[in-house]
Amino acid sequence: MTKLEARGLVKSYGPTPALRDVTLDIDEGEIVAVTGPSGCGKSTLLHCLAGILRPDAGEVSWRGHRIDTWSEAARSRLRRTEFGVLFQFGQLVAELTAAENVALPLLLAGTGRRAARAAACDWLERLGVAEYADVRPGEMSGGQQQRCATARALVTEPRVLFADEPTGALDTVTGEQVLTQLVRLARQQRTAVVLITHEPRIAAYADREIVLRDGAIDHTGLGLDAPLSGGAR
Ligand SMILES: Nc1ncnc2c1ncn2[C@@H]1O[C@H](COP(=O)(O)OP(=O)(O)OP(=O)(O)O)[C@@H](O)[C@H]1O
Repeated sequence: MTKLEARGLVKSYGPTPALRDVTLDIDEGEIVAVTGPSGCGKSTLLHCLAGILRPDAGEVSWRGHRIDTWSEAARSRLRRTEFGVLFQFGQLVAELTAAENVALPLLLAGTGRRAARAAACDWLERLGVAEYADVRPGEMSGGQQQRCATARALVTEPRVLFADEPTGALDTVTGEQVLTQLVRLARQQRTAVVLITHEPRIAAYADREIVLRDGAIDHTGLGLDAPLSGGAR
């Protein structure tokens, strides 16, 4: 079933066009890589799909409801519940421990402290950083921080995760390890992922690759036969 739909998205920043008429659908549980040269509109597209930015023209619908017309508060609520976001620098709260960071979205959603802490520790374990539960981000490596940020992005079990070059600041080997974990865990719980990346190797983990050029879809293709694609296509 199609869950997230974009129709004719157009977005400019003053005189600079960023998106010109982008139409796409993301299915439930689908892992989609968005690639293309610097400045082609990848982040703008992701921000429009996630309800962070409003397009100048066109529509974004989630489960049949148009969301680009929603208030900022309603779109922000959606990003705390059914949507999740993950950026290049995990944006962990420096004053909080890893477990407190991961528990935060659950606490904001009304989960009790004990249950939130238990879920946070479980997710840190799944990402292989359980031993850092009581450590603050400043005492963790970049890779450990991004694993923690990935745990925080997935702990609410979002239906769609928007990830903007989540491993772009890591070395190639660490980046690929974090990304394979992200994709494996997303597949386990059928979280769809919209993943921006510059790395063709990383795009290969996706079910589908959407290549943008000058604010429009240049072409789409299937991800290469990646080990984690699990024969989904
Ligand atoms: N806040 C902004 N103000 C003005 N222009 C912007 C802004 N954000 C993006 N742009 C411009 O819009 C176009 C698309 O930018 P966008 O960040 O979406 O591309 P991108 O493909 O994600 O780039 P990169 O791979 O370098 O991150 C570019 O020409 C960029 O310079």
